[in-house]
Amino acid sequence: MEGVDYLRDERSKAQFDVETMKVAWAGSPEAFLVCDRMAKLVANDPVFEKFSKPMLGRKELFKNTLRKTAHAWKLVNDLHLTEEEAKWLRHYIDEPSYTDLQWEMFVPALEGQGTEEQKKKWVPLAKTMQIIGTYAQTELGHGSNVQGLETTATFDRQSDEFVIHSPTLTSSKWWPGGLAKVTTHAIVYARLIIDGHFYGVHGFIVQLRSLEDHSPLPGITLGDIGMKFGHGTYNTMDNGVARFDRVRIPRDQMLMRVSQVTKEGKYMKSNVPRQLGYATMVSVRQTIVSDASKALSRAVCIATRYSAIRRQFGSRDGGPETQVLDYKTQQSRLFPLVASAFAFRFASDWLKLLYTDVKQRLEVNDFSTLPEVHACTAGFKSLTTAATAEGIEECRKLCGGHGYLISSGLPELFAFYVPACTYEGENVVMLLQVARFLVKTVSDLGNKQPVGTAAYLGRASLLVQKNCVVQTAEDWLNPIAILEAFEARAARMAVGCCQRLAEFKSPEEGFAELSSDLAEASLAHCQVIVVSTFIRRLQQDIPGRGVKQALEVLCNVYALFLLHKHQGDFLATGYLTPKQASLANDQLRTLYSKVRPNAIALVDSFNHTDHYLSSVLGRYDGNVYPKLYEAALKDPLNDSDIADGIHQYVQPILKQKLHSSKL
Ligand SMILES: CCCCCCCCCCCCCCCCC/C=C/C(=O)SCCNC(=O)CCNC(=O)[C@H](O)C(C)(C)COP(=O)(O)OP(=O)(O)OC[C@H]1O[C@@H](n2cnc3c(N)ncnc32)[C@H](O)[C@@H]1OP(=O)(O)O
Ligand SMILES: Cc1cc2nc3c(=O)[nH]c(=O)nc-3n(C[C@H](O)[C@H](O)[C@H](O)COP(=O)(O)OP(=O)(O)OC[C@H]3O[C@@H](n4cnc5c(N)ncnc54)[C@H](O)[C@@H]3O)c2cc1C
Repeated sequence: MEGVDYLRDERSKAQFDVETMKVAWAGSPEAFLVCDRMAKLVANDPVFEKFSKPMLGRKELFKNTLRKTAHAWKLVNDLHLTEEEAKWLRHYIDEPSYTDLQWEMFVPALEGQGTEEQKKKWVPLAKTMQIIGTYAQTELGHGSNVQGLETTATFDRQSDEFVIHSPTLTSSKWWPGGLAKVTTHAIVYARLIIDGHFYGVHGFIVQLRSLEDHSPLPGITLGDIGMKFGHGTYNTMDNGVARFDRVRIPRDQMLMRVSQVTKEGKYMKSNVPRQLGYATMVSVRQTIVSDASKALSRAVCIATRYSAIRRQFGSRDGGPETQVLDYKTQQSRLFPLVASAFAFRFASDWLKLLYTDVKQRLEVNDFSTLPEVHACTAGFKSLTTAATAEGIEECRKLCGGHGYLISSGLPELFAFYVPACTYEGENVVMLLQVARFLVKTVSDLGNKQPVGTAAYLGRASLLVQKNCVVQTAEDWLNPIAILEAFEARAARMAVGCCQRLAEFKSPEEGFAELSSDLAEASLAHCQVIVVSTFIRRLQQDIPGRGVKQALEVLCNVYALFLLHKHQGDFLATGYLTPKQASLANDQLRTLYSKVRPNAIALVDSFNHTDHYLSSVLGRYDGNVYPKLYEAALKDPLNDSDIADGIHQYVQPILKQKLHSSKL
């Protein structure tokens, strides 16, 4: 039956105003309107249809994405969309494409690492898509270790040029999105060599293809690195390989904000730290945190709606069976993920403010907050992408067998999402960056009072002595008790690591030996910030009937779920007693009952269209079974009763005459 809302009863149970919650999720009424308009624009445009994607071969997938991207660019121009609107448009089109690299990395690299003159020349060309660029840093032999890159850029004083060269197989650029077939330019990261001396890794603007006929320029070999995990998701993107055979570029195509090379071949360092060469990665890591909340919200929306429709067991008299959403086990796996989606959303809003602040500071050469921002973006990137990838897979399992079908939307979402744990800084490598920051902060406590996100470490001597005062499950609803527990655990882990580091011959040896513990301490530190950001968000004015109360429940679910998951840490560091940990778990169960009536309304607040979800299980109307059946019938194998190959390969087996003794 069309038009019936199978989730109507569930929606009527909501204890808060969904429309206001939509605004809280989006961040502001203006942000909500932009997202809503772009989501509908995409959903209502047949060019952006995605149902057929899983059936397409590699070449068709790629071409299909080129077609959609061209249509999107036309819309951007015809409708005079702002950069913000265009970004949401790309988001809702929901297909990795070369434009992700153009807008998220190529343009930011030019803007962040170019001189005023370079920006004036290159940024307008990129922003009007007269050139299309990518970020070519990773090589076959090195990704994480940027200083280990092998591509060389040798200065030739005679011609006033750099010679870009790939001296070994392992120096081949490997992975950059759009590189294989589309991009005309790249920021190529290479070791600078002047008069035989190495001056570290720098970015160079290199033209790859002719702007006339798109063929690779002389000396440049380009290709695709092959099919990737999953089918229809990241294979829409032409991640590529590039090799350079002594390719010459003018001197003024080295990005020269951080350091310059003069006509005479003199290397000049400006007064900005070399880490500014890594600024593009900081910018994208911040975007990736915001994407985590979107991807997780999408998975939990599907799993929650389906869990309200799906019924198993519980009926003894022929009445309706139990909705699987009513099982405590289902709730204990699902509701913390709903809460995490909100936690990551608010954490990313806060991170955006922090990033905007550092960007403004960098423009006036104030680098004081860069280490903290680097640690936060790296740590949050690691925490949120790992939790989101695990969360999407958990949502697939929460949907039982149907979750394994492509039509559930979950396998493709997982395949698309999981590389986020690797790209833009492998997650463990990123936690070790946070660890460097923590070790420095703790080691410096005698001389310097930490500020910002590390301020709590200034109370480390108190936090390592104090014990938790919680006596009842109710006490665990107190944000002060929650926050102190997270701070005490993180401070004890960081201080413990630093004490053990002192026992080694050298800090490097100790850091290497204790790296697993340091990574865990870093995660604990990042969790302090995410939990405290959620708590602080609730201290702001949040309008709308029941909205604040519903968010308070989620905040407590998020924190107590983490406490339960990591109770080993909380107990081992001695801040909590087993009794207090058990009381936290009792409170968590009670909180799940408070989430239950709001579950569907909470996931409705994400305002996801059916097009964006592309899931028969997560449909807004809950009309799951007929649509599952319909989707199955569309599979190419159902085109005919007798499939290709049956007569050729199956019938001969069926018709063979074998004596039973031969079996
Ligand atoms: C369904 C489809 C939907 C589509 C939707 C579309 C929506 C649109 C949105 C899309 C947005 C996302 C786009 C994503 C596209 C993904 C494409 C991927 C691109 C890439 O992966 S690019 C390559 C990224 N590579 C990396 O990240 C490499 C990681 N490695 C490093 O960062 C570094 O090498 C290092 C940090 C690990 C080590 O650095 P180094 O060798 O210099 O060594 P040290 O450890 O000694 O560091 C020295 C000091 O510098 C500090 N530091 C390091 N990094 C930074 C930094 N970035 N900023 C500031 N400071 C930094 C260290 O902490 C050290 O400091 P200390 O004081 O000495 O301790
Ligand atoms: C889908 C996708 C898109 C990408 N797009 C781009 C792009 O557009 N441009 C680009 O330049 N790159 C791109 N990349 C490359 C990406 O940035 C790198 O793969 C990433 O930075 C990880 O580096 P790696 O592959 O060298 O991993 P490795 O560093 O080799 O990691 C392998 C293992 O070693 C461990 N490890 C490494 N170093 C340490 C250490 N110091 N201590 C402890 N453990 C360590 C890691 O934790 C991991 O378990 C992309 C990658 C993917 C998957």
